[in-house]
Amino acid sequence: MGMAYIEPAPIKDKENPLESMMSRFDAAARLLGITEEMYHILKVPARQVIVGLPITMDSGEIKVFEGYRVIHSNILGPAKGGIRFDPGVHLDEVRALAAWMTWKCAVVDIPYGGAKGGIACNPREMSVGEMERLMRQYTVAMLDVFGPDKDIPAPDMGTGPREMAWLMDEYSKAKGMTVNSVVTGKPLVLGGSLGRTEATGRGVTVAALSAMDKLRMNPYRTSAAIQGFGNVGMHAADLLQERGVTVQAISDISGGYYNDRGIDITAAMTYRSANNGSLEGFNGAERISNEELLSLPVDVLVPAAKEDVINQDNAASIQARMIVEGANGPTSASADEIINGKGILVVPDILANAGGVTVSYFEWVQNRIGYKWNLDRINRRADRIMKDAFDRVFETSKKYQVSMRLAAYIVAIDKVASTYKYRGGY
Ligand SMILES: NC(=O)C1=CN([C@@H]2O[C@H](COP(=O)(O)OP(=O)(O)OC[C@H]3O[C@@H](n4cnc5c(N)ncnc54)[C@H](O)[C@@H]3O)[C@@H](O)[C@H]2O)C=CC1
Ligand SMILES: O=C(O)CCC(=O)C(=O)O
Repeated sequence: MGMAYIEPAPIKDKENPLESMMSRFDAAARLLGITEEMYHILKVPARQVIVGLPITMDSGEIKVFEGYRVIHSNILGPAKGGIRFDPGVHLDEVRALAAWMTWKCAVVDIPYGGAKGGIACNPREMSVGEMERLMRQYTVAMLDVFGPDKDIPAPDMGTGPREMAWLMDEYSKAKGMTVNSVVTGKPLVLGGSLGRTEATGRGVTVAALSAMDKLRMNPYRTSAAIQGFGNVGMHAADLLQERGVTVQAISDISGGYYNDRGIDITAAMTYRSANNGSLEGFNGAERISNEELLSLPVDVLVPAAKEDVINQDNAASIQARMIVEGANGPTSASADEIINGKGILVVPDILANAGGVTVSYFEWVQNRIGYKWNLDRINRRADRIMKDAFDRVFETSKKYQVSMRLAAYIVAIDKVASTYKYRGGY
């Protein structure tokens, strides 16, 4: 018995993150043997909102930006997921990112569904005032979408605590009271959680160390290359180095930086914050391209920038023994077979970068009980959740004889499908 659904035509990029997400979803759904009805229930987003946002720029000109929010699922609980500001944002990307949030929350077993938002804009070319007007306008447009029990946004590429503060303020003004639990990743003074800023990079580190343990690799004799030196990549680099790993290469949009004796990550972080968030001009390292970084002879590769950077054109040149995905969707489905064929262990995005949403969940819990946990409690609980999730996915990969990526989808789909059956409704 099938269910009809007319699929909107996907944008035909060379690599489309929605197609990458769906091809893994299809493979895991087949292995699990879910029904066709359940397949469509899990596949079709619950809600997709597109808004036009007219903003007065500093020049006086009015520019209209397109904003998106996709709620993929609210089966496990209120929808959760970040907001991205990037010129490349489009509906298919947001749909893929929203579905990845559903699978991610299920993998780490936290009571949220999945959502994602984005605005096609270039934060590097906008003033603070323009960014603020855009974020506030987006919040107003999404007043009936967001809510502490409905859909709870957070930071993603191009956004951070400052943007979350504007969102919280605008939402609170509209409701006539302070509602800090409507968004996570806020500044500490507004009810943000200790540990949230570093949480995703910390989770990447826990995932990497767990994988090293399985491959009997000693962190003190291990090298790493990290693509992207923003919130995720920078903290992953810092914490991996703290645990003994030699971080030989880092990069951002300005290019790559390589030093075979190891880059001083503290110095790179200090440089970046004094240089408007960019590594441009950082010395103490040789300049390389972002493409060269991916094929360095390191043990661990951490893509922590954006989607599809590892694809069928460059997968064969990767020399790392393991890839720990800090970014969402950094490996396109077209590269999976090549990577698996080379015997590279991939700790997939929906597991490896789940530390961020885990501490976002802690932030939401703290806001709702009106209490603040200390950093030690947060880190211990988040590390435990990450380690348990890693072990669950690793065991599933052994049981089904599949990659960690497919195993993570199997864990997630099984969890969401069985929860749906308990709730009933079809
Ligand atoms: N912030 C968070 O808590 C979480 C973020 N993620 C994912 O991690 C990735 C990075 O996010 P954030 O660190 O938050 O963003 P961010 O905006 O803080 O940093 C992004 C970094 O990537 C660099 N970058 C952009 N394009 C690049 C390219 N083509 N080559 C090399 N570097 C490039 C930027 O210069 C910047 O250093 C995204 O895929 C995001 O969805 C996943 C889970 C949680
Ligand atoms: O912290 C959150 O709620 C979501 C973070 C996010 O967007 C992600 O994990 O990709």
